[in-house]
Amino acid sequence: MTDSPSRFNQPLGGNEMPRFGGPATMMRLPTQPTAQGLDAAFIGVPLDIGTSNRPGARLGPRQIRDESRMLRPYNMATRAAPFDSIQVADIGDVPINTFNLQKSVDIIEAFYDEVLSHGTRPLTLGGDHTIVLPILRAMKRKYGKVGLIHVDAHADINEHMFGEAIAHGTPFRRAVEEGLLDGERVAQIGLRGTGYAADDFDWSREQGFRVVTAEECWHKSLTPLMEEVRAKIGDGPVYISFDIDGLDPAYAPGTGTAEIAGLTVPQGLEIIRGAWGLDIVGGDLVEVAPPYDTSGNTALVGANLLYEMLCILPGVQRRS
Ligand SMILES: NC(=[NH2+])NCCC[C@H](N)C(=O)O
Ligand SMILES: [Mn+2]
Ligand SMILES: [Mn+2]
Repeated sequence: MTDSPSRFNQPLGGNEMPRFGGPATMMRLPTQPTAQGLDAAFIGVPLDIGTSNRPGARLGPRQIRDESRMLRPYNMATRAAPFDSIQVADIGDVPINTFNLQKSVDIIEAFYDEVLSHGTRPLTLGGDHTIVLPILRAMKRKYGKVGLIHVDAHADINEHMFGEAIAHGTPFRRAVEEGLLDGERVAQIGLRGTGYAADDFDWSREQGFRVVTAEECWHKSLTPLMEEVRAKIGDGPVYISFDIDGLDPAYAPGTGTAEIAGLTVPQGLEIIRGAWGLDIVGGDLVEVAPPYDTSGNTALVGANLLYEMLCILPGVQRRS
Protein backbone atom coordinates (compact mmCIF):
# COMPACT_ATOMS: atom_id res chain seq x y z
CA MET A 1 0.00 0.00 0.00
CA THR A 2 1.59 3.27 -1.01
CA ASP A 3 0.52 6.16 1.17
CA SER A 4 -0.08 9.52 -0.44
CA PRO A 5 2.85 11.82 0.33
CA SER A 6 2.33 13.58 3.66
CA ARG A 7 2.08 17.35 3.85
CA PHE A 8 4.20 17.06 7.03
CA ASN A 9 7.96 16.63 7.40
CA GLN A 10 9.01 13.02 7.89
CA PRO A 11 12.06 11.59 9.64
CA LEU A 12 14.41 9.90 7.20
CA GLY A 13 13.43 6.23 7.22
CA GLY A 14 15.70 3.46 8.39
CA ASN A 15 15.12 1.68 5.07
CA GLU A 16 15.86 4.78 3.01
CA MET A 17 19.26 5.46 4.53
CA PRO A 18 21.19 3.27 6.99
CA ARG A 19 20.65 4.54 10.51
CA PHE A 20 24.34 5.38 10.83
CA GLY A 21 24.12 7.70 7.80
CA GLY A 22 22.11 10.72 6.70
CA PRO A 23 21.63 14.11 8.37
CA ALA A 24 22.74 14.50 12.00
CA THR A 25 19.43 16.13 12.98
CA MET A 26 16.92 14.93 15.60
CA MET A 27 15.33 11.79 14.19
CA ARG A 28 17.04 12.73 10.89
CA LEU A 29 14.24 15.26 10.34
CA PRO A 30 14.55 18.14 7.90
CA THR A 31 16.15 21.27 9.28
CA GLN A 32 15.24 24.90 8.78
CA PRO A 33 16.70 28.14 10.14
CA THR A 34 13.66 29.34 12.13
CA ALA A 35 10.48 27.93 13.64
CA GLN A 36 8.28 29.62 11.04
CA GLY A 37 5.46 27.30 10.00
CA LEU A 38 6.28 24.69 12.64
CA ASP A 39 3.92 23.26 15.21
CA ALA A 40 6.90 21.84 17.12
CA ALA A 41 10.66 22.30 16.86
CA PHE A 42 13.62 20.39 18.24
CA ILE A 43 16.26 22.84 19.47
CA GLY A 44 19.72 22.21 20.95
CA VAL A 45 21.20 24.37 23.69
CA PRO A 46 24.85 23.28 24.00
CA LEU A 47 25.59 24.92 27.35
CA ASP A 48 27.21 23.44 30.43
CA ILE A 49 28.93 26.39 32.12
CA GLY A 50 26.23 26.28 34.79
CA THR A 51 27.22 22.83 36.06
CA SER A 52 28.55 22.17 39.56
CA ASN A 53 30.20 18.77 39.22
CA ARG A 54 30.95 16.78 36.06
CA PRO A 55 30.96 18.90 32.87
CA GLY A 56 30.06 17.70 29.38
CA ALA A 57 26.37 18.53 28.90
CA ARG A 58 27.47 20.99 26.15
CA LEU A 59 27.87 17.85 24.02
CA GLY A 60 24.37 16.60 24.92
CA PRO A 61 22.46 18.01 21.93
CA ARG A 62 24.85 16.45 19.44
CA GLN A 63 24.81 13.05 21.18
CA ILE A 64 21.03 12.98 21.68
CA ARG A 65 20.57 13.74 17.97
CA ASP A 66 23.02 10.97 17.10
CA GLU A 67 21.25 8.39 19.26
CA SER A 68 17.83 9.52 17.99
CA ARG A 69 18.62 7.74 14.71
CA MET A 70 17.06 4.62 16.27
CA LEU A 71 13.62 6.27 16.56
CA ARG A 72 10.81 5.32 14.18
CA PRO A 73 7.81 7.54 13.34
CA TYR A 74 4.98 5.74 15.20
CA ASN A 75 4.63 5.18 18.94
CA MET A 76 3.66 1.54 19.29
CA ALA A 77 2.64 1.90 22.95
CA THR A 78 0.31 4.90 22.59
CA ARG A 79 -0.31 4.70 18.81
CA ALA A 80 0.62 8.37 18.55
CA ALA A 81 1.41 9.46 15.00
CA PRO A 82 3.21 12.79 15.36
CA PHE A 83 4.42 13.03 11.77
CA ASP A 84 0.95 12.38 10.38
CA SER A 85 -0.42 15.13 12.60
CA ILE A 86 1.83 18.17 12.99
CA GLN A 87 4.72 19.95 11.29
CA VAL A 88 8.04 19.29 13.04
CA ALA A 89 11.67 20.13 12.21
CA ASP A 90 15.05 20.44 13.86
CA ILE A 91 16.00 24.12 13.85
CA GLY A 92 19.52 23.59 15.15
CA ASP A 93 21.31 25.01 18.16
CA VAL A 94 21.14 28.26 20.09
CA PRO A 95 24.44 30.14 19.50
CA ILE A 96 25.28 30.51 23.19
CA ASN A 97 28.38 32.32 24.46
CA THR A 98 30.35 29.56 26.14
CA PHE A 99 32.52 32.12 27.92
CA ASN A 100 29.69 34.05 29.57
CA LEU A 101 26.72 32.47 31.38
CA GLN A 102 24.70 35.67 31.75
CA LYS A 103 25.07 36.54 28.08
CA SER A 104 24.10 32.97 27.19
CA VAL A 105 20.94 33.25 29.26
CA ASP A 106 20.07 36.46 27.39
CA ILE A 107 20.78 34.79 24.03
CA ILE A 108 18.59 31.79 24.90
CA GLU A 109 15.75 34.04 26.08
CA ALA A 110 15.75 36.04 22.83
CA PHE A 111 15.95 32.86 20.74
CA TYR A 112 12.89 31.36 22.45
CA ASP A 113 10.93 34.61 22.20
CA GLU A 114 11.36 34.28 18.44
CA VAL A 115 10.44 30.58 18.43
CA LEU A 116 7.30 31.19 20.48
CA SER A 117 6.30 34.13 18.23
CA HIS A 118 5.48 31.49 15.58
CA GLY A 119 3.20 29.59 17.96
CA THR A 120 5.70 26.73 17.90
CA ARG A 121 6.09 24.34 20.83
CA PRO A 122 9.84 23.89 21.52
CA LEU A 123 11.37 20.56 22.51
CA THR A 124 14.84 21.30 23.79
CA LEU A 125 17.96 19.14 23.90
CA GLY A 126 20.19 20.31 26.75
CA GLY A 127 22.63 21.37 27.94
CA ASP A 128 22.59 21.81 31.69
CA HIS A 129 19.48 22.77 33.68
CA THR A 130 20.35 26.45 33.75
CA ILE A 131 18.71 26.69 30.33
CA VAL A 132 15.18 26.21 31.69
CA LEU A 133 15.19 29.69 33.29
CA PRO A 134 15.49 31.72 30.04
CA ILE A 135 13.04 29.34 28.37
CA LEU A 136 10.48 29.90 31.13
CA ARG A 137 11.00 33.67 30.88
CA ALA A 138 10.06 33.49 27.21
CA MET A 139 7.11 31.22 28.05
CA LYS A 140 5.80 33.80 30.57
CA ARG A 141 5.74 36.49 27.89
CA LYS A 142 3.84 34.18 25.53
CA TYR A 143 1.46 32.35 27.89
CA GLY A 144 1.61 34.06 31.28
CA LYS A 145 2.45 31.90 34.30
CA VAL A 146 2.75 28.22 33.40
CA GLY A 147 2.42 24.97 35.29
CA LEU A 148 5.42 22.64 35.43
CA ILE A 149 6.07 18.91 35.45
CA HIS A 150 9.69 18.67 36.66
CA VAL A 151 11.48 15.33 36.81
CA ASP A 152 14.80 15.47 38.64
CA ALA A 153 16.87 14.09 41.48
CA HIS A 154 17.27 17.72 42.56
CA ALA A 155 14.70 20.45 43.29
CA ASP A 156 16.99 23.05 41.67
CA ILE A 157 15.72 25.71 44.05
CA ASN A 158 19.07 26.69 45.56
CA GLU A 159 19.22 30.36 46.69
CA HIS A 160 22.61 30.52 44.99
CA MET A 161 25.69 28.47 44.13
CA PHE A 162 29.04 30.05 45.05
CA GLY A 163 27.02 33.25 45.55
CA GLU A 164 25.78 33.14 41.95
CA ALA A 165 22.06 33.50 41.28
CA ILE A 166 22.24 31.72 37.92
CA ALA A 167 23.44 28.10 37.82
CA HIS A 168 21.93 24.67 37.17
CA GLY A 169 20.83 24.30 40.79
CA THR A 170 18.85 27.58 40.99
CA PRO A 171 16.45 27.90 38.02
CA PHE A 172 13.15 27.11 39.73
CA ARG A 173 13.72 29.43 42.68
CA ARG A 174 14.48 32.24 40.24
CA ALA A 175 11.41 31.23 38.19
CA VAL A 176 9.13 31.50 41.22
CA GLU A 177 10.70 34.82 42.28
CA GLU A 178 10.14 36.20 38.76
CA GLY A 179 6.50 35.07 38.63
CA LEU A 180 7.05 32.58 35.80
CA LEU A 181 5.41 29.57 37.50
CA ASP A 182 1.98 28.95 38.99
CA GLY A 183 3.18 27.16 42.14
CA GLU A 184 -0.15 25.42 42.68
CA ARG A 185 0.27 23.79 39.24
CA VAL A 186 3.82 22.44 39.73
CA ALA A 187 4.91 18.85 40.40
CA GLN A 188 8.52 17.87 41.13
CA ILE A 189 9.06 14.11 40.74
CA GLY A 190 12.11 12.03 41.68
CA LEU A 191 13.75 14.25 44.32
CA ARG A 192 16.25 12.38 46.46
CA GLY A 193 19.76 12.18 47.86
CA THR A 194 21.55 14.32 50.39
CA GLY A 195 20.85 17.97 51.21
CA TYR A 196 22.39 21.11 52.63
CA ALA A 197 19.64 21.19 55.27
CA ALA A 198 16.93 18.77 56.38
CA ASP A 199 14.20 21.06 55.03
CA ASP A 200 15.74 21.55 51.57
CA PHE A 201 12.58 20.29 49.82
CA ASP A 202 10.20 22.32 51.99
CA TRP A 203 10.68 25.57 50.07
CA SER A 204 9.06 23.85 47.08
CA ARG A 205 6.17 22.71 49.24
CA GLU A 206 5.75 26.25 50.58
CA GLN A 207 5.26 27.44 46.97
CA GLY A 208 2.41 24.96 46.51
CA PHE A 209 4.46 22.42 44.54
CA ARG A 210 3.56 18.73 44.76
CA VAL A 211 6.90 17.24 45.79
CA VAL A 212 7.19 13.54 44.96
CA THR A 213 10.37 12.09 46.41
CA ALA A 214 12.01 9.07 44.81
CA GLU A 215 11.11 7.03 47.89
CA GLU A 216 7.44 7.68 47.10
CA CYS A 217 8.02 6.21 43.62
CA TRP A 218 9.99 3.11 44.46
CA HIS A 219 8.58 -0.25 43.35
CA LYS A 220 5.38 1.10 41.83
CA SER A 221 3.79 2.29 38.64
CA LEU A 222 3.55 6.09 38.37
CA THR A 223 0.36 5.95 36.30
CA PRO A 224 -1.82 6.59 39.40
CA LEU A 225 0.43 9.50 40.41
CA MET A 226 -0.06 11.08 36.99
CA GLU A 227 -3.83 11.09 37.51
CA GLU A 228 -3.19 13.27 40.57
CA VAL A 229 -0.70 15.42 38.65
CA ARG A 230 -3.12 15.97 35.75
CA ALA A 231 -5.80 17.09 38.21
CA LYS A 232 -3.34 19.48 39.88
CA ILE A 233 -2.10 20.92 36.57
CA GLY A 234 -5.59 21.39 35.13
CA ASP A 235 -6.35 23.07 31.79
CA GLY A 236 -3.74 25.81 31.79
CA PRO A 237 -0.43 25.85 29.86
CA VAL A 238 2.18 23.52 31.31
CA TYR A 239 5.89 22.97 30.61
CA ILE A 240 7.80 19.71 31.06
CA SER A 241 11.41 19.86 32.28
CA PHE A 242 13.07 16.44 32.46
CA ASP A 243 16.52 16.32 34.05
CA ILE A 244 17.93 12.94 32.99
CA ASP A 245 19.43 12.52 36.48
CA GLY A 246 15.89 11.96 37.71
CA LEU A 247 16.47 8.45 36.38
CA ASP A 248 18.65 6.05 38.31
CA PRO A 249 22.33 6.18 37.29
CA ALA A 250 22.04 2.52 36.29
CA TYR A 251 19.82 3.68 33.39
CA ALA A 252 21.33 7.13 32.84
CA PRO A 253 24.95 7.13 33.98
CA GLY A 254 26.03 9.86 31.57
CA THR A 255 25.11 12.88 33.66
CA GLY A 256 26.85 15.41 35.81
CA THR A 257 25.30 15.14 39.29
CA ALA A 258 24.28 11.52 39.65
CA GLU A 259 22.26 10.41 42.69
CA ILE A 260 21.52 6.79 43.60
CA ALA A 261 18.11 5.09 43.83
CA GLY A 262 16.31 7.03 41.11
CA LEU A 263 13.44 6.36 38.73
CA THR A 264 13.36 3.59 36.17
CA VAL A 265 12.99 4.24 32.46
CA PRO A 266 9.44 2.80 32.45
CA GLN A 267 8.55 5.25 35.22
CA GLY A 268 9.98 8.09 33.13
CA LEU A 269 7.79 6.97 30.24
CA GLU A 270 4.74 6.76 32.52
CA ILE A 271 5.29 10.35 33.66
CA ILE A 272 5.46 11.77 30.15
CA ARG A 273 2.68 9.60 28.75
CA GLY A 274 0.60 10.48 31.81
CA ALA A 275 0.68 14.14 30.73
CA TRP A 276 -1.31 13.28 27.58
CA GLY A 277 -4.25 15.65 27.19
CA LEU A 278 -2.64 18.58 29.04
CA ASP A 279 -1.85 21.87 27.29
CA ILE A 280 1.85 21.14 26.87
CA VAL A 281 3.56 24.35 25.65
CA GLY A 282 7.04 22.84 25.45
CA GLY A 283 9.56 20.58 27.09
CA ASP A 284 13.23 19.90 27.61
CA LEU A 285 15.57 17.02 28.31
CA VAL A 286 18.67 18.26 30.13
CA GLU A 287 21.90 17.17 31.78
CA VAL A 288 23.00 14.42 29.37
CA ALA A 289 26.81 14.46 29.64
CA PRO A 290 28.26 12.30 26.82
CA PRO A 291 31.80 12.11 28.19
CA TYR A 292 30.34 9.99 31.02
CA ASP A 293 28.00 8.08 28.71
CA THR A 294 30.40 5.51 27.26
CA SER A 295 27.61 3.28 25.86
CA GLY A 296 25.52 6.18 24.49
CA ASN A 297 22.52 4.75 26.33
CA THR A 298 21.89 7.88 28.40
CA ALA A 299 21.56 9.89 25.20
CA LEU A 300 19.40 7.11 23.74
CA VAL A 301 17.04 7.31 26.71
CA GLY A 302 17.00 11.11 26.37
CA ALA A 303 16.14 10.89 22.69
CA ASN A 304 13.26 8.53 23.44
CA LEU A 305 11.92 10.75 26.20
CA LEU A 306 11.97 13.76 23.87
CA TYR A 307 10.10 11.70 21.27
CA GLU A 308 7.52 10.81 23.94
CA MET A 309 7.10 14.54 24.69
CA LEU A 310 6.48 15.11 20.96
CA CYS A 311 3.85 12.35 21.03
CA ILE A 312 1.79 14.07 23.75
CA LEU A 313 1.75 17.55 22.22
CA PRO A 314 -1.67 19.04 21.47
CA GLY A 315 -2.69 18.18 17.90
CA VAL A 316 -0.88 14.84 17.73
CA GLN A 317 -3.34 12.15 16.71
CA ARG A 318 -3.42 8.59 17.97
CA ARG A 319 -4.15 5.93 15.40
CA SER A 320 -7.16 3.74 16.31
N1 LIG B 1 20.10 20.32 37.38
C1 LIG B 1 20.98 19.79 38.21
N2 LIG B 1 21.68 18.73 37.90
N3 LIG B 1 21.14 20.40 39.41
C2 LIG B 1 22.13 19.92 40.30
C3 LIG B 1 22.13 20.76 41.50
C4 LIG B 1 22.88 20.03 42.55
C5 LIG B 1 22.49 20.40 43.94
N4 LIG B 1 21.38 21.36 44.00
C6 LIG B 1 23.72 21.02 44.58
O1 LIG B 1 23.69 22.20 44.88
O2 LIG B 1 24.69 20.30 44.75
MN1 LIG C 1 19.40 17.05 38.69
MN1 LIG D 1 18.10 19.65 37.39
